Amino acid sequence: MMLAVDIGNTNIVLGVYKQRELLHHFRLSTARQNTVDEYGVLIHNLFHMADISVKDVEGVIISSVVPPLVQVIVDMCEKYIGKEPLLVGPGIKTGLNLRYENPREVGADRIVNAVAAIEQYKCPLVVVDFGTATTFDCIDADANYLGGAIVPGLGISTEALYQRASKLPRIELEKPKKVIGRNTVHAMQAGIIFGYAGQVEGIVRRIKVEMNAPQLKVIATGGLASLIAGETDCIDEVNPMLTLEGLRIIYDRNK
Ligand SMILES: Nc1ncnc2c1ncn2[C@@H]1O[C@H](COP(=O)(O)OP(=O)(O)O)[C@@H](O)[C@H]1O
Ligand SMILES: CC(C)(COP(=O)(O)O)[C@@H](O)C(=O)NCCC(=O)O
Ligand SMILES: [K+]
Repeated sequence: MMLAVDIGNTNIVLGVYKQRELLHHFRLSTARQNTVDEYGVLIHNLFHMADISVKDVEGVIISSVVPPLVQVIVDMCEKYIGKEPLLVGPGIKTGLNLRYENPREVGADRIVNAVAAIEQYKCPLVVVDFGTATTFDCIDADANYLGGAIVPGLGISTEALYQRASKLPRIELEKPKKVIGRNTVHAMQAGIIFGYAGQVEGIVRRIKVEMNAPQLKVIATGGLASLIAGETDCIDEVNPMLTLEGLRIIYDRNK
């Protein structure tokens, strides 16, 4: 079995693969203060509850956009799984042509998403990853990664509104029945859900013009993708496991 680990700024998503089959996937909080042993306990418990053994893990690959946690998770893999993980970053074979000005600057999750999208869909493509930030990752007809846009994510946007506006409460990220909110919570939900859908549509529209690719396919992923995908017809498909798939593909390219 192979363990794929996607360390995002809000969640750490883990996938257990047997060849190309995703056997299990788990979602943990990204807790920057957690120790090697705390994550080790979590992993062992998750494996135990899934009735699988860390002894059957032949390899591990990690994608991270949270530098403070990378060493913790690497050390956890060595101490509790007995494997030195592959790290998505400079020096690893991804097979991706990066057209970013400084390729080392691109978030590993964006690279991993692009690798998976190119493997599964016809280029040109845009991947929209709804996480802590929402990223738009543009891939041209020749499968070159061009870059894209980075937007404050849904969760942190509503949290910022709660933190900075005295009278506004924390809200559930849920679609309200109407865009005209008749109370504070519904007004805030209308703003974030329908506003975000409009923002996605506006950015995708501009990308299609800039890439001169009106037929460009739009793939959504990330924890919050399903929330928005239902509110706009500019998203062609939601693929929640895209990042894990990209990690599996890159792992296989480096075995
Ligand atoms: N199945 C789900 N339904 C609704 N929200 C989800 C789901 N899975 C994850 N989330 C939410 O998605 C957010 C994290 O998304 P994710 O893409 O993992 O972010 P990041 O990669 O930035 O850590 C969290 O707010 C989490 O609560
Ligand atoms: C934009 C991101 C924070 C998104 O990460 P996430 O929302 O998954 O935590 C991450 O891709 C990142 O740190 N990127 C580095 C800057 C760049 O891609 O240009
Ligand atoms: K992500």
